[in-house]
Amino acid sequence: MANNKYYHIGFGIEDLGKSPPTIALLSGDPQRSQLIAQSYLQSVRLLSENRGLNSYLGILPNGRVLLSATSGMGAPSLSIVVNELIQVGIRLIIRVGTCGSIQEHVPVGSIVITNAALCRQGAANDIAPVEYPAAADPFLTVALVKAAQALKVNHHVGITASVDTFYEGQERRDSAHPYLLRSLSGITEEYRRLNILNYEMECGTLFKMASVYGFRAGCVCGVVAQRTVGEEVIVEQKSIAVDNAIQVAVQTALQWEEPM
Ligand SMILES: O=P(O)(O)O[C@H]1O[C@H](CO)[C@@H](O)[C@H]1O
Ligand SMILES: O=c1cc[nH]c(=O)[nH]1
Repeated sequence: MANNKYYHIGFGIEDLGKSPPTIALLSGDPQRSQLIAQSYLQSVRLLSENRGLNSYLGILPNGRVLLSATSGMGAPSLSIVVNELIQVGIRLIIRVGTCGSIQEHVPVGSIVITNAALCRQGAANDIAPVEYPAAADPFLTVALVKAAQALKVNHHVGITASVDTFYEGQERRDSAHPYLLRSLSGITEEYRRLNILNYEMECGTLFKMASVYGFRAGCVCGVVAQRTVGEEVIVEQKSIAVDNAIQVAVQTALQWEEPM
């Protein structure tokens, strides 16, 4: 730590004011972190833009202080950011992400609330054994579902495949190199039959860190690709999916009460 600021996130406890936040919304994309801060928070303060890991401090309409932070893409980057967020006092993290659906009944524009992850991530193995469960906090997951119900957002609850790569690991052939390892060829169909809902790239490691380090974690992702139809991201519907995920996460943060 230099100047009381953590090396990667670029801020420290002293930057968080007299009522420091304990809840963070964590987006992969810095533009999403900014959008959350600008659209839903008052008295917003930019804490850092170090390495594109933008963090904003602001206040929700009920007076609760909230951090809107950026994980970057993939579990190694997320693990660094989360580690430092816990050190500055964050105790509850909602990942607000995007994902690709692998089930016909989970359309683009809807959201997936993850209750557990199939964690195929190297970074997670530095935190706990591979067999260690990657489970979301059950209370936070119920709170996310209730928020989605109240907002009438089309939502799906289930298992997410959280993997290290967007192309190879998610069985994309429209890629720099069409050859896929035999172990990955057909993996999406296998996951579909295992009732896995979607692919993304961070929540498995987040959940393992939460159970090991002792904080609450949940995940809500907007669906931006439908892998039963094609490999591409449907950019025209991305903002609907992202807005749905953000609204559900913000509402959850707003109404969150620690269970007795
Ligand atoms: O939109 P974000 O939160 O970055 O999430 C998803 O998008 C990225 C890949 O396009 C990965 O980080 C994946 O998990
Ligand atoms: O298909 C997708 C879309 C977003 N993010 C992913 O990881 N996969």
